[in-house]
Amino acid sequence: MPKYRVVTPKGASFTVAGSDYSFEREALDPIDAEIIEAPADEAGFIAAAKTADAIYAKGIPITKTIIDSLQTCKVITLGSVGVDSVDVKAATARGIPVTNIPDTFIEEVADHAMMLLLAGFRRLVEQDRMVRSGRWAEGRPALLKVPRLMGQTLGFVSFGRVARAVAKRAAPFGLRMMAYDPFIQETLMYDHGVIPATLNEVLSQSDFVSMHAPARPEVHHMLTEKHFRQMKKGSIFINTGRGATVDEESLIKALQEGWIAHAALDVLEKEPPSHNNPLLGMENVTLTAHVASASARFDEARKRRVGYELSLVLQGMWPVSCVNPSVLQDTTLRRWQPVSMDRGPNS
Ligand SMILES: O=C(O)CC[C@@H](O)C(=O)O
Repeated sequence: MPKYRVVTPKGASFTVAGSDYSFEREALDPIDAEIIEAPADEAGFIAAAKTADAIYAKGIPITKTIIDSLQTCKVITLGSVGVDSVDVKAATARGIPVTNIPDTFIEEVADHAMMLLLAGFRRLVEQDRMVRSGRWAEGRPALLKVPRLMGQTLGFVSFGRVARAVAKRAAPFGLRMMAYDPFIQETLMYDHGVIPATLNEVLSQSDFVSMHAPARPEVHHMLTEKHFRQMKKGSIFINTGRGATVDEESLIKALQEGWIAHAALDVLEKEPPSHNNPLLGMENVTLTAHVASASARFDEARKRRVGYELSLVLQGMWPVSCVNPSVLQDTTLRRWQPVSMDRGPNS
């Protein structure tokens, strides 16, 4: 009989040991685990998960009700940076570590953010439509109104790993950069050629505002009407983080009434959006389908990383990336590496 039971909602893309189910990595023994695919409804999930040793949380919100029903769970793992699908507070109250994968798709998301910045700025979608619809001659006049990119200001709201990778890409374009992030040391900003600033300074001085606030309840609707009103008239808003960090109604109003020039968004408040979401019909909006992290290495890299975190905890060790590290102190898990206990939500 397998030693551990790992529960994952039906349809989560996991393949089981013997093929490419990656519960092993150098220095770790392969773990003897049974993978149980649970129904994705709350009651069905609880029935399967209550005596599980670990949960891979994908495709189902891991609510307080689910967490409170868990009797033997040692870890809840996530295959994303965002932890919005798990009630972390409830897990912390139960002493269950929650892990995420903040370092696996940084480069992909930063590429995507830079692409959205450039596409919005040089009106890529509009230009493409003009050429395809026989309006070749309209292309040049449209861009004659657009300033030169060099010397424009890029402002980051939150300066975590992805924002820092965007800063590395933006520097050679000659962008001036500033960032608001109360959890990140100013020296780290200076290291990236970025000036520390208040939120008001970032919003009111930037030609591009790149949103990177993490998916956490504390930053729900962090940007509201008041904030979009502070932004420059010609500015471009880019979001590759989470739609819920922005009050979308206010963003729509800002775009309709010309407080800002353009929004380039990979994430929306409701995904997929309903067909009557006004953003879908707006010319000054560039959209992608929450795909910033996707690349040919995505599935494999995610599986390996999730498996690694699960293996560590099930074999009695601290996980690498714990979003509620305070619980580790009270577990019997063995500390084997330096883990910062005071990291901010964007680290
Ligand atoms: O799971 C995905 O497909 C994307 C996850 C991404 O938004 C993240 O938070 O890492």
